[in-house]
Amino acid sequence: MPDTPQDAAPRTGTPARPQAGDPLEAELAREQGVVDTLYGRLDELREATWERLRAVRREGPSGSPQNRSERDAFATLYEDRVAQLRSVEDRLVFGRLDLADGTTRYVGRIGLTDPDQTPLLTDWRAPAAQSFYRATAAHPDDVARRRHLTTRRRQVLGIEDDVLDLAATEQLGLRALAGEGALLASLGAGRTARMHDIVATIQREQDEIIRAPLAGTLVVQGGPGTGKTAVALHRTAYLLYAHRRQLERTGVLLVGPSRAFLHYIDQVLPSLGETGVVSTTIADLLPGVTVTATEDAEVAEIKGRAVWSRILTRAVRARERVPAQDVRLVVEGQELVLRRGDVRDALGRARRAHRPHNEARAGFARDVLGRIAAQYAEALGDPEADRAELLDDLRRSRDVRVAVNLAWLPITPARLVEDLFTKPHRLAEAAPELTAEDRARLARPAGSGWTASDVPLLDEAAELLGEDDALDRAEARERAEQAAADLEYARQVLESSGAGGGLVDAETLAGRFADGGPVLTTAERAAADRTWAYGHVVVDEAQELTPMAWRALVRRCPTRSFTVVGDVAQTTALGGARSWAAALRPHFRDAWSVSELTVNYRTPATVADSALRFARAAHLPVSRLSSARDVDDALRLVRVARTDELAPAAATHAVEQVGEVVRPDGTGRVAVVVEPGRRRAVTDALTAALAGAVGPERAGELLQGGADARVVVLTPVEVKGLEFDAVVVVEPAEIVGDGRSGASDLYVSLTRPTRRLVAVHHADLPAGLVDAG
Ligand SMILES: Nc1ncnc2c1ncn2[C@@H]1O[C@H](COP(=O)(O)OP(=O)(O)OP(=O)(O)O)[C@@H](O)[C@H]1O
Repeated sequence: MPDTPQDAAPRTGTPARPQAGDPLEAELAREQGVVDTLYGRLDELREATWERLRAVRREGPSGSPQNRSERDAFATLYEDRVAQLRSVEDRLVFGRLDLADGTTRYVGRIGLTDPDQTPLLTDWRAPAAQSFYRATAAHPDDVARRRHLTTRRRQVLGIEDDVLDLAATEQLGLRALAGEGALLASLGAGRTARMHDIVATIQREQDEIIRAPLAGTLVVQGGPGTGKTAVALHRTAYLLYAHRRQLERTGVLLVGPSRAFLHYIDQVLPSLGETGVVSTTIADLLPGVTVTATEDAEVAEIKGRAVWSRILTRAVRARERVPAQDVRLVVEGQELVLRRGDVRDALGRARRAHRPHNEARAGFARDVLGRIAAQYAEALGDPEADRAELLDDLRRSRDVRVAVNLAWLPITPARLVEDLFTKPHRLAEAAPELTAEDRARLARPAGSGWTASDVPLLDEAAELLGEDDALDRAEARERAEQAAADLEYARQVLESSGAGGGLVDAETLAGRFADGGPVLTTAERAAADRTWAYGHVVVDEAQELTPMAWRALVRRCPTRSFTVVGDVAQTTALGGARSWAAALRPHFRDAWSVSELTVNYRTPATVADSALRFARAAHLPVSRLSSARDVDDALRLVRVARTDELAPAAATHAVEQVGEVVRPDGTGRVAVVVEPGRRRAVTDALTAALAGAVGPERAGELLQGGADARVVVLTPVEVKGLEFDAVVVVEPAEIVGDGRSGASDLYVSLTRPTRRLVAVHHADLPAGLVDAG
């Protein structure tokens, strides 16, 4: 068992089985009274907030623009509050502290006070709740007794006490009751397709990370199942609570490895009362860019290398060039020359301004046009000619436009990056660091669609290129057209409805259409803005990030206030990290610190120990790991005589696990993990075996729902970060394969179950993967 405070605390008391006249029953009744009061107060607040929201909405769409925007802001505020009060329904209160001075404090999801502002419930994130997570018998922190309350649908079901200061507890006349163990009960519970919060049972080493200061970069390294994801999410909620003013304006960005993973965790923050966090994957980082294509791991690795910042800089420079010879120009019948020396000077001057390419172009063009204008005036024989007119002539001249563009071409990030992959000469010119073989791997036909690893390159390109005036102008044009359309629409409304009665004109009405949109929250504005600077960034499965992805993230939080969560032994991306120092130094120098999580709360000890032995034998950089619990018969190794028996055997075992773990209450999930090449065969075998066991209809129900299904067949990459009650791993040796990330793939796969792992194999098992006995 782990040496965590709640387990280390001495327990006294009676077993938690209520009987008539039982002290537990009396305590349950007493706590039920408190819980009823708290829910009653919650209901009152909900009703009051609803009433305010209704009142604001009743005001309707009239009033001055300022009134309207204030009203919208209030409506958003009340809507958020209603959503928050609704989201804390489940397990509103889960703890109680009896302090040595005789006072009592209840701990829950949010803070509640009565109408006189007397505290009823302490928010778990408040300093006053900290000892609920941190106090130990050795350091009771003024706590006599800590009590966990288990509730379901507003009903108190169980009580479990830790006596931290025996003398104080006795002196206060408090009784101590021993329950099943809140932590163990929650670890053994059946899993659903969504991650749950751990707010009632956060352990000390986790709490220290959750409440660490906002500033700086904190790396949380921990083996599989140590609660890194849970901690990252609870830390996000904590930071939003403790630094609300600052983070409300700047926002928090949460980066996960895949959409499936974000889906898996997407209920945790709302259940903690927080909804304003932008969550994304690297692939979805750029507004307006949609990833539609996939690529080999090897190609992704090449594109993730840090050298791309130099390659892209060079690619941009290639669009700023001195012509091979002087260029002849004809303007209004006059022969002029764009001299190489003039272009070189203007280029040098524009570059010295250190502005992005597209933004610096205006200065360059002005400089060049100025030089040609002087020549033009001379050619006209009129040194006194009006300069503005001369410049106008030059701007209208096609020759001049072409010559200036050739020297300094405005370009979009998409075009710059696409050209590198579709025009080999462009890549060869920009990327001498890459071998010819690597460059050949990157080549692709035009219009192939963006891949995930293109996104950091597009982001870097956008940074180097800056805003394109031409694009801005196009946008302004669009806005003007929209305004005209609004005006036209408003005229029609006035005409057809006879509304306005002369009191409102079409322009005013059009203005209302234009600014009548919803008030955007910080999160919405941030998500739509590539250059938004977030107040904090949380990165999960951070070991997968390539150097280019890191650059994109650091740009989004220049203050480098980061929580970086991951495990360098579970890295599956070829361009990912095997050491935090190597991954982070280029971006954070030495301004980061590491905290370790060492207790595995997911996988039974027998399975975790086997997985660890395998990982060590495969020389993965594993960190310390002990397991919070073990489960009988947690590991099964099943050898089949022939390769073609793998799929049917896996299916049989998966069906058996379904029978054991899938429950009518909606909990219990089974995953079969296979190499992509075996997915089809295993899925077919499983579908048939399940239909044979439970009938086709029930089998269909169990298998449907994509990633949310009760029974799924997934690849090692897809199971990353997820967990299931039972996992069947098919042919472990094949998962290890001979690729560079195979050992990590298997380590990830072996550490997904909360109750049982079945390894079905024909080939010998990889070294270390044996039953610990
Ligand atoms: N203090 C806790 N109380 C209850 N459950 C916990 C606690 N800490 C972690 N868990 C549970 O352990 C499981 C693993 O947690 P989590 O997914 O956060 O681990 P992880 O370190 O991110 O794992 P991996 O690296 O394997 O993806 C989850 O079911 C989580 O709810």
